[in-house]
Amino acid sequence: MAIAFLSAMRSKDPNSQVGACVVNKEKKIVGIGYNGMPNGCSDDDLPWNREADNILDTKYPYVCHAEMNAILNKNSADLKDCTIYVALFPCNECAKLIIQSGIKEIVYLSDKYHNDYKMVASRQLLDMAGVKYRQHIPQHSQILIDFDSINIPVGKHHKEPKSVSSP
Ligand SMILES: O=c1ccn([C@H]2C[C@H](O)[C@@H](COP(=O)(O)O)O2)c(=O)[nH]1
Ligand SMILES: [Zn+2]
Repeated sequence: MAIAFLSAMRSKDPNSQVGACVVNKEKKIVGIGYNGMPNGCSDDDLPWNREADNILDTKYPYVCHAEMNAILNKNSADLKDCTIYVALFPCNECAKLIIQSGIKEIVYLSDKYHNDYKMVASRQLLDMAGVKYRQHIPQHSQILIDFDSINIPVGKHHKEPKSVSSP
């Protein structure tokens, strides 16, 4: 899931940066993607608005979803029985791609559009196709990547404070 979120940081979407990471049965990464404009279509020229008088002036008709990019970026012959880790519960269009690609499990973090018709349709399709989905509850809300750590001598690493357990 952290890899999915790291990938999401490349997205230019100002509202929802979504990342996805597909792993095979051996937990090896076979595809990564984030929501962005199609290849050759400048991220800077197409709109990132959510709303406009004309739908063509919003991002929605143009943006490739993270799941689509992760699936199309696959480096293996097929995605049969793979798991996709994704920041946001997949929409109905992504559910179709996930089903057709052979992915058997979805692990998502946010379900912020749970009641949107696209997510309702998505769950319906996934249930019918037997694709399992579950929410990932992270143990930590943040992970720090310390690029200096490689230069710190053995034994001199900063010790993490022990997490305070709730009663
Ligand atoms: O299954 C999905 C659904 C949405 N996305 C992308 C598409 C957009 O770039 C954002 C959603 O933007 P909002 O402003 O939150 O409506 O997320 C995706 O990658 N996968
Ligand atoms: Zn989608």
